[in-house]
Amino acid sequence: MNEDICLSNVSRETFARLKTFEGLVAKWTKRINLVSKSDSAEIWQRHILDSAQIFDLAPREGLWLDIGSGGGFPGLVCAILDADGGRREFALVDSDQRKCAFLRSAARELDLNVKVYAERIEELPAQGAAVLSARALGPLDTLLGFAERHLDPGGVALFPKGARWEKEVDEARNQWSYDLKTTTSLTNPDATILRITELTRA
Ligand SMILES: C[S@@+](CC[C@H](N)C(=O)[O-])C[C@H]1O[C@@H](n2cnc3c(N)ncnc32)[C@H](O)[C@@H]1O
Repeated sequence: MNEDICLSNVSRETFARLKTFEGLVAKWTKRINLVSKSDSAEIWQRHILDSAQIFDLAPREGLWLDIGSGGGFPGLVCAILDADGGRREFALVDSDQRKCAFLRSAARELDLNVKVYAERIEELPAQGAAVLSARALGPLDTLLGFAERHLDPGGVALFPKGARWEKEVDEARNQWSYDLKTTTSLTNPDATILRITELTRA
């Protein structure tokens, strides 16, 4: 993929930070599997660019809560992009202590002001977020339960989803009512980013 599509507006400093982050993921993943072995040669394409493409779908201020962040996808990548003059706050949640140690270390090294919560999302007090994101964490109807609890009214949920996204959307409609905008992924034509607003129980 042409990386200019996702990163055409970023400063040289931000691009350099993304490259530093790529190196940190490659280094730590040998010990704690931040990305699968088959993906480790393609961290830039499969994880960093894939995460970066959701950045412009989010509102420009307020708290961005990323749940099940793992190696920082998409939350830490978006925090790096926001450091280029943005006004959002970032909070990353993961139940795995070792992944949180990585997220804290990367944030320190990259000089990013992000909070990291090492706990299950089910146990985190309501956050009043403007943006909630989650990638590869669970089915849409489960994610919408987290969004109901942690998003402000007027907030936006962003969920990158794979080829089965339409089935998940249909299933979630049994329990939830929401406005949906879809954007085909730039890194995988079978995948789609769901942008959800006006969430209520059906
Ligand atoms: C499949 S990984 C995806 C990681 C990252 N979002 C990505 O796209 O590469 C799922 C992550 O969610 C975390 N996780 C699973 N259940 C969770 C929960 N209930 N609360 C917080 N984190 C959770 C796991 O520790 C893991 O790091």
